[in-house]
Amino acid sequence: MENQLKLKVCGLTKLDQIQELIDLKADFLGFIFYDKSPRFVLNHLSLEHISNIEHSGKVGVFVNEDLENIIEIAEKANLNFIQLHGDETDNFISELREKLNPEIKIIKVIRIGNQTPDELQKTINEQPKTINYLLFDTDSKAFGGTGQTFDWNILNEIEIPIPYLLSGGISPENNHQITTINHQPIALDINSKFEIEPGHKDLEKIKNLLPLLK
Ligand SMILES: O=C(O)c1ccccc1NCC(=O)[C@H](O)[C@H](O)COP(=O)(O)O
Repeated sequence: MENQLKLKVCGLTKLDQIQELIDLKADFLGFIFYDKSPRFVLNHLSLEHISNIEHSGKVGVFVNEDLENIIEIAEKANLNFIQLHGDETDNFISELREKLNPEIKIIKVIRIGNQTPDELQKTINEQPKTINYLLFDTDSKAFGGTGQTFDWNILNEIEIPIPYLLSGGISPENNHQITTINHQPIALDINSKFEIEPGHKDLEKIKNLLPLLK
């Protein structure tokens, strides 16, 4: 179905779980290339492992990573999307866009803390035009994967000019509230609320979520 809410499962570390998620038709598979994360994928899988995964929605998540490293990892792991989850500047993003394989899409994360709607709007408006998607997540010192939600009502007070993914503490208990957002995300990004432990996903919980996305 064309307008179906898509699903991104982030923080994957296990090949058998990745294959199950592919069989379940997960749209995006998130791999975290941030060594301070408990889901740092290179502690579990090599770039070759990731490269060999046959899926067109492989997302590499980076936090203030060196530009050349991102490009090298993107090539070696055969990534389809780069998710910039740190404080990457406009210049950085523009340079990345110039040097990156043009087929790889860029997702810029905007971490939502105590900004006013006007401040958030300004941040959105200032993003380089070369990014393909936004992703809204909850702000934290860990950058992501905290299981904390932000107040989704703020999204009803701003204009979102490009497609976006919604993230931050999405759980079996709260996912139905997404219908209160006027401008719907293209995808939900789930992580710690669907885990047994960091990097080990609770596939039963994910299976139960899937019918709700239709
Ligand atoms: O998951 C992490 O450990 C992580 C660490 C640092 C930056 C990003 C990270 N995750 C990226 C994601 O896209 C998560 O899905 C997102 O932060 C939401 O996580 P959660 O609140 O646990 O659902």
